Amino acid sequence: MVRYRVRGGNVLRGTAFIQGAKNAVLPMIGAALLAAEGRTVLRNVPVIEDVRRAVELAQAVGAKVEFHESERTLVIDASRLTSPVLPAEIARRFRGSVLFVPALLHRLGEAIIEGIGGCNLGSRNLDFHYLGYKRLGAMVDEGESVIHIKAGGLIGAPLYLDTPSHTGTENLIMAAALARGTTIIENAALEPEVLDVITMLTRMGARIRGGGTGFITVEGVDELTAVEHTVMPDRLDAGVFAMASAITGGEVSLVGASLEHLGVVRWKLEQMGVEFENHGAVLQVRRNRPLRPINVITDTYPGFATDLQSPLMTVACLAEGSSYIHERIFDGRFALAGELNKMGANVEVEDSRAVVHGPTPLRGAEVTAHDLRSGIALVLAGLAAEGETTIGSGYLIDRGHAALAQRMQSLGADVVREISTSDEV
Ligand SMILES: CC(=O)N[C@H]1[C@@H](OP(=O)(O)OP(=O)(O)OC[C@H]2O[C@@H](n3ccc(=O)[nH]c3=O)[C@H](O)[C@@H]2O)O[C@H](CO)[C@@H](O)[C@@H]1O
Ligand SMILES: C=C(OP(=O)(O)O)C(=O)O
Repeated sequence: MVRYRVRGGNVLRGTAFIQGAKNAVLPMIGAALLAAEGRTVLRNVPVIEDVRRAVELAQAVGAKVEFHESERTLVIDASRLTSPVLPAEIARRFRGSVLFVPALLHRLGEAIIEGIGGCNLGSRNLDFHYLGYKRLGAMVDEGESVIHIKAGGLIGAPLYLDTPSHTGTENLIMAAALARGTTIIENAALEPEVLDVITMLTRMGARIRGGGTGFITVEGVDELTAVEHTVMPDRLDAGVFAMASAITGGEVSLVGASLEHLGVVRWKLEQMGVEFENHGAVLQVRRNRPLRPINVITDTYPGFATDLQSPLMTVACLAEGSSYIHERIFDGRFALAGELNKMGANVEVEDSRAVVHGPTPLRGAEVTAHDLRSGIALVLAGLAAEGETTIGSGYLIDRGHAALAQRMQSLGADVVREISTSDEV
């Protein structure tokens, strides 16, 4: 019942603080549950709904978790896990629930998954995860609504992924970390978040080689210990704030953003006319010429991040000419086009390709977030639109962006988060 209200036309200027990475902290919470003794401390934790759900899920399986939100710090004591069940009412609300499975297998010998959520982006299979667990010696029973995985001690094995799945790689590394013997994972994901998780696991005592090469070797160890770790900055949050600055023709300092992690996104935005400059540890973003159109093909890292494809579609609506977007990771990630068209955009979609005919002046409208990134893309559209835009299903935005309205307001944007009385989520 959350909605965002945006009044467009303000030029964004000032400093934005980039949050810790959602897609790194969720596997780290799963990793913390692998430690049978001591308390794990995670710092720079984003205060987002997905983390709140992960805390509830960790508590549901028996861990003691304190989320000190004002300190952006999680303290996790997983010395006693009591239940292998990932209950539907929590697990269905976020994708990260899938990352609790390795700890449950190692600590309790089984995991019972009553549901897995996450953004609705078309098919989101988990076959690589299940096949990997099976090759490590687990039994996987895929029931209609409940998945039951049992393991009486995992044993290292050669594994591969058909495509470099992000959470698939993290899960198989965690499963292999406490398995007996050596596991090799071929075609592993290269995302910076995966490397940050490997860094944390290595500090915990895991023996992992080859992170970032696509070919990972894990020598199983007997136990992992609780550690303190600072979560890397969220490159998707940084990309969104960079695009917000670009869309309004403003200039914003991003504290905590890494240009290196933005990768291809940086080059594409530069081609569109956005300027980036590192001022020491602060990333300066500005745009003071008209936006040019762009061609984008999404891919696994280091390719263009699919999660930034939606906000980029909004930016493309304002570019002078037609932009072409080819979505190669998810088969249902274009619901945004219909919403942008309600605001006056001209986006044509055919299968996995979209053509954005710019520039089209955007006007405020009542629109709906279909997933986290389409939600934030509509907030960006609202910043550029004439009049007021209301974005329903705002919980989806809260899943992944911390204190969005406050951070936008501090840059001069007119963005308000409201609790509505309608039935939407
Ligand atoms: C919590 C988290 O980290 N979420 C991110 C993660 O999701 P997630 O880890 O779910 O994404 P994957 O990399 O696993 O999925 C990518 C593609 O591979 C397919 N696939 C995946 C696994 C599998 O076993 N079988 C299979 O066919 C999926 O259907 C999808 O089409 O990476 C995505 C791609 O960068 C991001 O958009 C998400 O923000
Ligand atoms: C797809 C996303 O998240 P999740 O995998 O958590 O649904 C996202 O962050 O855009």
